[in-house]
Amino acid sequence: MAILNVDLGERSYAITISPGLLDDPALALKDYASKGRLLIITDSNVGALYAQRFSETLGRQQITAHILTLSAGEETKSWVQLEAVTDWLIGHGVERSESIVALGGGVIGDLVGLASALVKRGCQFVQIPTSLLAQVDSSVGGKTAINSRAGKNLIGVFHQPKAVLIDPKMLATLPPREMRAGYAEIVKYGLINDRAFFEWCYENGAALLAGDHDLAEKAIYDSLRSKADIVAADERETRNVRALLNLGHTFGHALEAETGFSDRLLHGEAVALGMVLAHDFSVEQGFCPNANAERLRTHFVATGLPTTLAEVGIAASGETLVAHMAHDKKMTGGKLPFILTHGIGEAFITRDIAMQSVADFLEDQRSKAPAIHA
Ligand SMILES: NC(=O)c1ccc[n+]([C@@H]2O[C@H](COP(=O)([O-])OP(=O)(O)OC[C@H]3O[C@@H](n4cnc5c(N)ncnc54)[C@H](O)[C@@H]3O)[C@@H](O)[C@H]2O)c1
Ligand SMILES: O=C(O)C(=O)C[C@@H](O)[C@H](O)[C@H](O)COP(=O)(O)O
Ligand SMILES: [Zn+2]
Repeated sequence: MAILNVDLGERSYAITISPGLLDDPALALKDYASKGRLLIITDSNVGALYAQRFSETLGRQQITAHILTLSAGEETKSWVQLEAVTDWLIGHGVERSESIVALGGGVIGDLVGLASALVKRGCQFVQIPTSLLAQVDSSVGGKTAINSRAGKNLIGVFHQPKAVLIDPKMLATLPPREMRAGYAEIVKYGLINDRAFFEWCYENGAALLAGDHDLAEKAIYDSLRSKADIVAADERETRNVRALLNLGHTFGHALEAETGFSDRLLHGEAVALGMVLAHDFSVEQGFCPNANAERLRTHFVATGLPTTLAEVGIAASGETLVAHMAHDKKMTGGKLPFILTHGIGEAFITRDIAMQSVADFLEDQRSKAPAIHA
């Protein structure tokens, strides 16, 4: 078992990483089950796999599980589902002192976090992330949101969880495509500020994706240690630090908007391609040696992540993609900061990029042939 702390003064909390934790949820959750019950929100895939086992174990500890199951997928980060969750919580007479449980991937975590922040002006919540992406990224840091028609995560608040409980054994049931999507966010930490961690990924990524649990556990720990440090330094993305976690996301969110926030392109896939684009654009702007961008591309091709627009079926013009970026939350005074890089492990934030140069760059990307995966 490993424990990390997210150091945020009175909003500090612990992240527990413990294989097998789900088999003894009462041990981890008893502190949160005031009133002898837990209000748990999950999705259809996770619910089908784990809800019964979870409530039986809780039942043995005299804790009643009340479970709301939502449709799986990005479309669930919507006003309609937010209303469904808030109605359900209010219908169950939720009290602020209770901890609402988000059991699922980043979609459930983001949605339930937002609902918890809104109901009765703020209830506590606990994250039990079940996807690789949620275990290495979305469960920590307190960004909660739903999507709006115009863009990704546009309706949301910062609301930190009370605790994050991670059972890496749950990854055994995660489909390979979802494992790869989560892996992209792991590589992100290396690309931001830790070249040695990127090289570790380069050597071990394929084995991790093939199901090596020890490698996954190490990657979860290292990723969250990195994220916890960044969040502690800049909780609300106001100090030019946390925005680094957005590497690949300015491009990636535009690609998700273009594909309608659907399973045509998963968030992690969009981030993978977005990070390749951020590196290639950095090369074009003279910031980054081409060999670094090529090394990233080689690694993503080898691990089955997308590296070209053609592979993910995006034929939109550069102007169209840049128009999606106009909704980015980082926009200040009409200017959009970009997360670019001087090389692997050397990401930086710049406000000096002309949108026309981004549009021209993306226009050129349309003609790139898809990469051939092994
Ligand atoms: N708040 C943040 O800081 C943050 C960070 C990164 C991503 N996100 C958000 O997270 C979302 C993506 O998260 P995600 O990739 O977890 O997507 P997701 O929640 O849709 O989960 C991916 C899929 O895996 C299934 N699943 C989850 N755990 C499983 C398990 N153990 N076994 C079998 N199936 C399982 C889900 O049902 C779903 O079909 C996006 O909306 C993204 O914007 C938020
Ligand atoms: O925690 C953060 O900060 C991140 O940027 C993590 C990202 O992986 C995540 O996708 C986040 O939701 C994006 O944030 P947004 O502010 O661009 O919506
Ligand atoms: Zn992300």
